[in-house]
Amino acid sequence: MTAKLLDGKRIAAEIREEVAQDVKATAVSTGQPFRPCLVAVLVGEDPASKVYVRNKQRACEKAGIEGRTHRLPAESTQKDLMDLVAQLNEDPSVNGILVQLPLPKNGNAGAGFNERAVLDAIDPLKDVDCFSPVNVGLLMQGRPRFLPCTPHGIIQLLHRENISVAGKNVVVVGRSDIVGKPMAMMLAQRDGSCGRDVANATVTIAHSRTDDLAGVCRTADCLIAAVGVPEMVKGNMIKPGAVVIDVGINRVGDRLVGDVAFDEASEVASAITPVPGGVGPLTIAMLLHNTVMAAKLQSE
Ligand SMILES: NC(=O)C1=CN([C@@H]2O[C@H](COP(=O)(O)OP(=O)(O)OC[C@H]3O[C@@H](n4cnc5c(N)ncnc54)[C@H](OP(=O)(O)O)[C@@H]3O)[C@@H](O)[C@H]2O)C=CC1
Ligand SMILES: Nc1nc(=O)c2c([nH]1)NC[C@@H]1CN(c3ccc(C(=O)N[C@@H](CCC(=O)O)C(=O)O)cc3)C=[N+]21
Repeated sequence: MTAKLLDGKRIAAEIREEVAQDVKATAVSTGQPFRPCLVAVLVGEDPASKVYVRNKQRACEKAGIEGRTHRLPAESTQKDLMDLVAQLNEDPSVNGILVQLPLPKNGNAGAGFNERAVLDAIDPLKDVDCFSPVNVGLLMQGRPRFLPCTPHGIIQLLHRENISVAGKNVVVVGRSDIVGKPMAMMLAQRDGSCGRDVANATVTIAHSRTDDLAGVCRTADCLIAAVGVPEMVKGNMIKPGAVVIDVGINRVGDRLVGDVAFDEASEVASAITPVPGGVGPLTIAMLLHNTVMAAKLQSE
């Protein structure tokens, strides 16, 4: 079998166009200028974050959104970061705040950052990543305000490709707060958060302590890899005909590779996302979507 390529880049362009139209239409319907503003905070240098910042900036401009990036040196302190977040919370010209993760391990004068405290400090109405406790709680309860960008992008991809997971086994490898955990929750909801057919899955969450990871992965009708280990999901871990979603963004030399060994996986899967050109562009599209939503919420 040669898997169908799930073209995240194409679908992301479609969504970005919808967002751009929405921005224009909002200005017309309110009779006011409407230019949502997103601020990304980047502390130090993380390879995946750098890719994200660069692509996000371009996408913002095209959608009529103002994108700003605040760069802080890796040596910044917890207080520097908390002060910056407080300032962005207060600033009425800022609609969305995104603090790039991971924060550098050796930051805050070698003591490391308290990441939770930083994320908790972000105004929930500006929390376009959906990290704040209230937004995560609302998501968990099935009445979301913001949807987290990467899982939402994957839901949109499945929806627009007419791939239903209802009643199917989905295995999510990875349990991070940014991808794995919310992804699993959203797919297991009774009512789809966007597209009814992208819900009601039977979800398994796998991680570094999972016994027989390969065996667990082989039970998946839809396998979602969000691990951060280059090409760790091999062809023999995939059920023939499964749908494979590769979230990983790993830099290997000068190449960008996913968490799935793409060539061998393509021989077994029925459909697969490439890296680059898969989930990454969708994350950005949904970030723009959330920024527009944030600007509307704040003007209410
Ligand atoms: N395409 C996109 O838009 C995005 C891509 N990413 C990329 O996705 C990847 C994952 O990111 P993120 O979720 O933030 O990563 P984290 O490092 O926060 O989490 C990784 C998860 O994978 C698990 N894991 C690690 N090694 C193994 C292993 N050998 N076997 C099984 N499970 C393992 C960890 O388990 P444990 O909990 O036990 O430690 C953990 O739950 C990265 O490559 C990142 O760059 C991230 C966000 C958006
Ligand atoms: N608070 C926070 N939220 C995030 O959502 C977040 C984060 N921190 N830290 C870093 C990771 C990583 N991430 C990416 C998103 C898109 C691409 C992306 O656009 N990828 C293109 C790359 C193309 C290229 O330029 O080569 C693609 O896959 O096709 C990459 C990486 C979001 N993350």
